[in-house]
Amino acid sequence: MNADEMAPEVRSILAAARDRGGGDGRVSVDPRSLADAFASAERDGRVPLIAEVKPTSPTTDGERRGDPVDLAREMVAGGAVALSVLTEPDHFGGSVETLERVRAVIDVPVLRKDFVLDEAALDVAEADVVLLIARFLGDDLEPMLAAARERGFQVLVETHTRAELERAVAAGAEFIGVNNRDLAELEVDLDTFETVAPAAPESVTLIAESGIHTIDDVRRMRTAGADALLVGSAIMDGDVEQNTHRLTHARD
Ligand SMILES: O=C(O)c1ccccc1NCC(=O)[C@H](O)[C@H](O)COP(=O)(O)O
Repeated sequence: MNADEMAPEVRSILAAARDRGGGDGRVSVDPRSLADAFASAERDGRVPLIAEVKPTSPTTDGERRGDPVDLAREMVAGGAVALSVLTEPDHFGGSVETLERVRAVIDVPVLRKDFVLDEAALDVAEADVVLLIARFLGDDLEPMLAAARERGFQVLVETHTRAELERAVAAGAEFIGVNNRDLAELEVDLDTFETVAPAAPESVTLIAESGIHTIDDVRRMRTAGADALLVGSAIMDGDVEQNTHRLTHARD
């Protein structure tokens, strides 16, 4: 995808990511299993859900107040089996410190949600799972997947089109997200998951991301083949524990 096809906010996010650079030294992670977390939710009759600590975003009005650690505890109390924590500081109000604080007190797997563009950026923080966005990595996806795994990370490869999903499968991704948010236009359409998911082989764990607000949305994504869901805004807006509970108990 060419830079001029992207929304200005996304161009700004990528420029900031390049400016931030990487970590000192190389991280080595002993990860909590995401697959086990999803399986335990299924056993308990809950929807496997990754709840996102997302203080703000380019498409959110204002900023969610409150200690992210308290919000993370409420998400787990509401039934989330994994958390996603934004570490992007300039557009999402995240930080590495938040990720570290949350991971220190919560025992579910934690995804580092950021715009990782090169190997050095993997070394900024330890997490159980790291996000790699197929659209931004192009031909670097496969070597970046290998570099992340060498450090011990589990990897969620995010896609938005069938072609990206096929590229993620060819690169050997086990966890593939289909983002309903188009990062070119920043528009959200749940049809995206329904269109892209059928191209995934059975062996892949598929995660529906973005735009999931209601019990009907959860059921719709599950019917379309989502093994798990990633939800930010709908959980962050209001009572976090109740919001999480509502979605994790929306069985199909
Ligand atoms: O959320 C945004 O506004 C956004 C803008 C530009 C690039 C990425 C963006 N979001 C990243 C995400 O993937 C979402 O935070 C995540 O899937 C949760 O989405 P939602 O449940 O719709 O908050």
